[in-house]
Amino acid sequence: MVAVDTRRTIDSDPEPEEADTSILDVDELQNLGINAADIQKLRAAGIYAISTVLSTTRRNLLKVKGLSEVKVDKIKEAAGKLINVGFISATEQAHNRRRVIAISTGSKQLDSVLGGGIKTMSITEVFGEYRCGKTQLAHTLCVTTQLPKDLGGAEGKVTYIDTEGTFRPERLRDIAERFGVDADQVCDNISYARALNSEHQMELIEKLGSTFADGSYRLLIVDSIMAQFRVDYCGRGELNERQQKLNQMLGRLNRLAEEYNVAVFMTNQVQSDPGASALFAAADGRKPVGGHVLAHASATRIMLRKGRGEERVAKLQDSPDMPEREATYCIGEGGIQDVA
Ligand SMILES: Nc1ncnc2c1ncn2[C@@H]1O[C@H](COP(=O)(O)OP(=O)(O)OP(=O)(O)O)[C@@H](O)[C@H]1O
Repeated sequence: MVAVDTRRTIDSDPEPEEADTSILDVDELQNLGINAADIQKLRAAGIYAISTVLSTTRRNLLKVKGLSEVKVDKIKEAAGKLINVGFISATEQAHNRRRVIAISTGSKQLDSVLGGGIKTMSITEVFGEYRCGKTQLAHTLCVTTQLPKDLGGAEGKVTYIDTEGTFRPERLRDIAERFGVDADQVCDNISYARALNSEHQMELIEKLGSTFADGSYRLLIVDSIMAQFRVDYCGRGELNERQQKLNQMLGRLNRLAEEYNVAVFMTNQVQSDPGASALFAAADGRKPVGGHVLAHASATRIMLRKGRGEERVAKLQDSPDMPEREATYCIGEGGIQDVA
């Protein structure tokens, strides 16, 4: 068991140099001549950060109630003065990427395959058959994200979007005990929502700009990304529309990850498809649902399956910076852990 001094979790004041000060609030636009009423309109539309102003197309900004073409141009111009979105040197980009934090999965072997754990600023997807530990991994990350950085944490809060009704706060208590942290504090630092359908899921995600604006969140869980879409869109006739909506949601998730230095962790189901493309299918012919849209949105894809006895196997299938490798882990009272 890892002993953690609870005074070092995020309830205590973080060291000043540890705080993520990179999030620029839309209020900064006031210094560049944008009036408070127009800034309020941006907020009402879920745009809280300068980086969101820049990542939102002019076309979509024009949909914000009360913003004319002239105003949108002025806002874009002002935002462009605050953050450089043009070319920078690779050295500067390397500096930007130093903000990325790897959050421990609870298993050292799995962390090592992932290059330290689940990374902030991008989307990680785990998929696999039932009972292989996707939801247990999500619960374990809820706790490890709150740990001090030198113990594999990110000293941050967590948002959990539950689409299947499988979130269990009592599991968090067991996991908190394993890591020696205060369970009440752990639960207080998690904001939870049950997504009732795919539209509601999108609404919840669209509101996250205001939640993340203070820079204290480091993990967003969506368990599972596809469940509601599979219910709401049936048959081939609705597939195009489903994929379009899914693409929009994933685009939003990707921007949230980058703009607020948050790790987006989503679980996914598998379906049998003997004719599946070798690129996406597991060895047994099962493949994650969501098609190419999902495959391209996830920077890191991990396939989970059952191994010998109680062992589970995680295979890194896609990663921008790590080779394809496997790790074994198991599920215990205290969450995901190494095989003894
Ligand atoms: N307290 C616990 N101690 C040990 N193992 C547990 C505990 N709670 C759940 N498990 C194990 O976790 C597994 C279920 O994992 P999980 O719910 O993460 O699966 P999943 O991959 O999300 O599956 P599904 O697709 O059905 O949601 C089961 O094997 C269960 O026995």
